[in-house]
Amino acid sequence: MKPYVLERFKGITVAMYSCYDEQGMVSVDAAKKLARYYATAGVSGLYVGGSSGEGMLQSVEERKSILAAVVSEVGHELTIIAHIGAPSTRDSVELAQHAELVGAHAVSAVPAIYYRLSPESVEAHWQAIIDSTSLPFIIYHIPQTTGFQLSKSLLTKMAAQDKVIGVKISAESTFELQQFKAAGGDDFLVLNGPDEQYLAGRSIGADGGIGGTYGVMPELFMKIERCYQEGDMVEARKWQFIVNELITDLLSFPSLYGACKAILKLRGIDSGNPRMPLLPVAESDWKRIEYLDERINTYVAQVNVS
Ligand SMILES: CC(=O)N[C@H](C=O)[C@@H](O)[C@H](O)[C@H](O)CO
Ligand SMILES: CC(=O)C(=O)O
Repeated sequence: MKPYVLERFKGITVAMYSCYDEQGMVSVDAAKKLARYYATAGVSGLYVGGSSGEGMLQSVEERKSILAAVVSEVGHELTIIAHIGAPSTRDSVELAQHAELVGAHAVSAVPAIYYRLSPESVEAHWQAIIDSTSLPFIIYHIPQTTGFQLSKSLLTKMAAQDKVIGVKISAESTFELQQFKAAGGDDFLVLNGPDEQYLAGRSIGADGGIGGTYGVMPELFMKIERCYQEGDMVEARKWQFIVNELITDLLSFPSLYGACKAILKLRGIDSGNPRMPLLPVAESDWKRIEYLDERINTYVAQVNVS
């Protein structure tokens, strides 16, 4: 058995978006406001500094300041997972130690990026991070962006350690997800990545999910989760289909995160534009964003009365 309470990492964990001011500098105020919005919505946790959080586009100091702000605002209410993946092991270790210092509940990392790495390198990278703190560690498997294919044998080896409590799997194969679950065992968490397959992931063994589109419609993912827990697969599927239409629209913009941040801006939460090379929503696309936000709000209202 893992020496940690795993329950808190289950459920709906929002991959938080980046937070910048008008000048494009990281904004602690915006981060607190956004974190508060999710606490009020009632999600289980926040994943800070991942793909959605643009951690890879920020300096070590910027990443530290955002994480500290989020933990201080909602760390007593929500589970905070700090994504501390970076191109170098050195930076990841520094970020992991900072995450422990400020009170995050777990750290998580992709393989080091840019270089084509051997499994031995990735293992050593993760191990250095794991050994640098007493926090639990969640592997982040996202081969679409990192290019690294995590094998079942490396996963099994990592999962055997007490501190390695789970994997967030963003690969689209639910078979791979199931295989990771089987390899890790009952006390190893498998967290669903592809939001379009939340229900499929849950059905085949995922314990919860961490997603980049949850942040504009957490209520709808919580609804799918509730339906699933109640055993109402018909209703769960209905909501997954609704969500998938919305995600399809979100993905039609030049940057998913630009679109998500724009939607939140309409709701009074200004987290600025995404950082280049991620593109903001173009002037000519704002009408489409407004329409999408209206549709989401209509569905959320339906969930709230049901
Ligand atoms: C590849 C990728 O970034 N996956 C994200 C996290 O796992 C998802 O949350 C997607 O953003 C989402 O499923 C939309 O395609
Ligand atoms: C999308 C996601 O889960 C992330 O921000 O890393």
